[in-house]
Amino acid sequence: RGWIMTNLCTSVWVPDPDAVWISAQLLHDYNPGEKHLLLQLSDGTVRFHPVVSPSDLPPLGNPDILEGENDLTALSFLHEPAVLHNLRIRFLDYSSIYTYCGIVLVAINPYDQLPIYGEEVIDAYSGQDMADMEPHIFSVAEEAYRTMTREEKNQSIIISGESGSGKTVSAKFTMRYFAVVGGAAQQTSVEERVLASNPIMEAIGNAKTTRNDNSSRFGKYIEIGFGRKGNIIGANMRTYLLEKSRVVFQASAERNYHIFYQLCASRDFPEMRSLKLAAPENFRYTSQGGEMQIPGTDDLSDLERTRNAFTILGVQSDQQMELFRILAAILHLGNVNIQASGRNSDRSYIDADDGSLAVFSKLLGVEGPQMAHWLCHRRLTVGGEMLVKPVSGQQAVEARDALAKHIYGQLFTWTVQTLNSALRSQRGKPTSFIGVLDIYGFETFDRNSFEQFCINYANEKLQQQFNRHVFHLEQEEYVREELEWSRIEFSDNQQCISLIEGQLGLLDLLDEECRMPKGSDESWVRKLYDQHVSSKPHPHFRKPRMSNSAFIVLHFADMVQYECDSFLDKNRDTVFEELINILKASQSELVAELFQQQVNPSVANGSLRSGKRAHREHKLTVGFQVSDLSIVKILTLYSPHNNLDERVTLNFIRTVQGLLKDRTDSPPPQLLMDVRRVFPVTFPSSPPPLPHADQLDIPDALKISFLRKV
Ligand SMILES: Nc1ncnc2c1ncn2[C@@H]1O[C@H](COP(=O)(O)OP(=O)(O)OP(=O)(O)O)[C@@H](O)[C@H]1O
Repeated sequence: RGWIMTNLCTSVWVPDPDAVWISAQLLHDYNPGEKHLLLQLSDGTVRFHPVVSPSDLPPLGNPDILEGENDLTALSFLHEPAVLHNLRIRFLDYSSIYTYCGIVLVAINPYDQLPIYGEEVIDAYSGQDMADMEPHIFSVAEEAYRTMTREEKNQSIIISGESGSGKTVSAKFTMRYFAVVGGAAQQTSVEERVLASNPIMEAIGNAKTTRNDNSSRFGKYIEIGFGRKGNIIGANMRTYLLEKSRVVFQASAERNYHIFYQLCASRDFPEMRSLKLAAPENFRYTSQGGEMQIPGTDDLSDLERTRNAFTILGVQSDQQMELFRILAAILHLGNVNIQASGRNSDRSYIDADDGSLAVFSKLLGVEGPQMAHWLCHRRLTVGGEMLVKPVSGQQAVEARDALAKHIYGQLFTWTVQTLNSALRSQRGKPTSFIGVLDIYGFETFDRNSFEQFCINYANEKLQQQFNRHVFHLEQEEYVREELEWSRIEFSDNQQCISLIEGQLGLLDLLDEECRMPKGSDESWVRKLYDQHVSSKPHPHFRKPRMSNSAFIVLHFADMVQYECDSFLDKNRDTVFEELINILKASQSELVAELFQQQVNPSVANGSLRSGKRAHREHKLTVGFQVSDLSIVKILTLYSPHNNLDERVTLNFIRTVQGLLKDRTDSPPPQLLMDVRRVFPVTFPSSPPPLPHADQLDIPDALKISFLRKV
């Protein structure tokens, strides 16, 4: 726009290899058709800037008077250099970490304790209009609170950003704001409990990474429920995609979840002695990163904080000890020594006197020899016969690690459920709520795996939500109100999302590969090349030139190369039934409870993405988790979109049935009636015999539907 109006504004931005953008003055008027601009850069140098096409014209600088504007939308020219420059000026010259961009608040992490979060600041923002106040996280919280109370409309605050950018800290400030404005002068127990959930979730879900000493390794959505008078009366939390791989593996300079180090630090406390803990250097699962301490953090006092928070939330010390016992058992499990044997190292064994196995078994109240046996053997069904087959050392180590991850995952979910019970409103149903979503930001490391892939997929979806909300809905409103405006073109990321979740997309092909008896990471990635490079080149997919085991996705935020290694394993997330059965028979009440129910956050919470994870739990969880009622629900959800034939339906029912009801030959009559209601099809009077256990599988299409909808 500025360029067409000729050169009223003579300052421009040109790319710079070091400073990213550098400002320059135009020394001559530019006339359309000219091949060069003559510029003087801010360091005094004069140079020609080639203009082959109008797109080569550099972005125009804003008038000086707009420098440091507190709302980016007030700038005359809004582009990358203008945004970066304005944020920089505000941060350096005005010491202001917050800037509005319309309804969005941009925050820069100061990595410094600023005196801007005290109660007096909360008071100053309380009851004020966002437009009248300097940008602040409290102004966003206040806007949500006011709109909720005034219009009785539920609100949500989405906090996004790269790792270490300050999301969790911001989420905690919003929660504190609500606790103050939505509570009594003295914090009542509800607000106290809402805030107490933070140290617990940080202890079990946060870890030191190379980017952040207190990095959240899960996504969190907390809904704070308010009563009619705008007071907090309860809360509910959903969690997404806990990084379970960290329980058994940490990269250099990283740590496992804080709680493990907190427990190790307390090993000399009398009540902790029975856990047989040692310094974290002595456990495989806490020592791989090589850094056991976080400067400025005291694990022992953090454990006190965690315990106090548990007490506030009604988890009494004996139950806390049960929890700590299971966590300690995980550390001992990691030290169980698995030895390879057999002529081709195709067998494995655990010494009968393995000390770590003995402690693990004692802590969990399970049979040690049985555990040792089923870590080193697998049950197979071949031609209707049940066989027990020895497994290699490598496979036994994988089974041990899978079990450790599974126990931790169950414990995490149990804790979230316990917190939710403690946070549930005692004073009736909330009239409205404010949701705060603190979700991992876009991630790209030197080496990216399944976890980054899932995180970036989630961010791709969030970005779409953002685009739709901010651009789409806004523009629709302009049209509705017949305002004069020029349409803003925004880049939609649907293509990239379809590449990931669409038919023959990356997840679709991954799930299919997981079902192949001889599926492998390499063959999956070859199929990706075939589908998205050779047969129908996808604009958001690339094959790296130097690798046959990686693929590149062009995300909205960046281009990311993923290594395919272990995608299948992580997607399957297999734990073997025999090991689960041993835990189910545990003498410890909590252990038995964890595995009887197969608590799963995704199912309990109905989360979209972790619904996928629910399904990915070992094959049997489908059977454990899916009740007759939900089978009908799945089918109902599925039916409007697809022509489901009766063979598929029946197969599906049998599959779930076989897993659920010990393979009875025909589905219960009530279930059939319900299914008939949903699907007006005729079922054969005597269904064909049940397929073999190894053949039992949910039809692909249903699986996908199940993942997406439930
Ligand atoms: N407003 C703030 N004031 C002072 N320090 C801050 C602020 N926000 C963040 N920090 C500092 O930055 C660190 C990282 O912030 P935080 O843990 O909130 O990042 P995150 O975006 O949640 O990261 P991750 O995605 O890894 O969980 C904090 O531990 C704190 O030291």
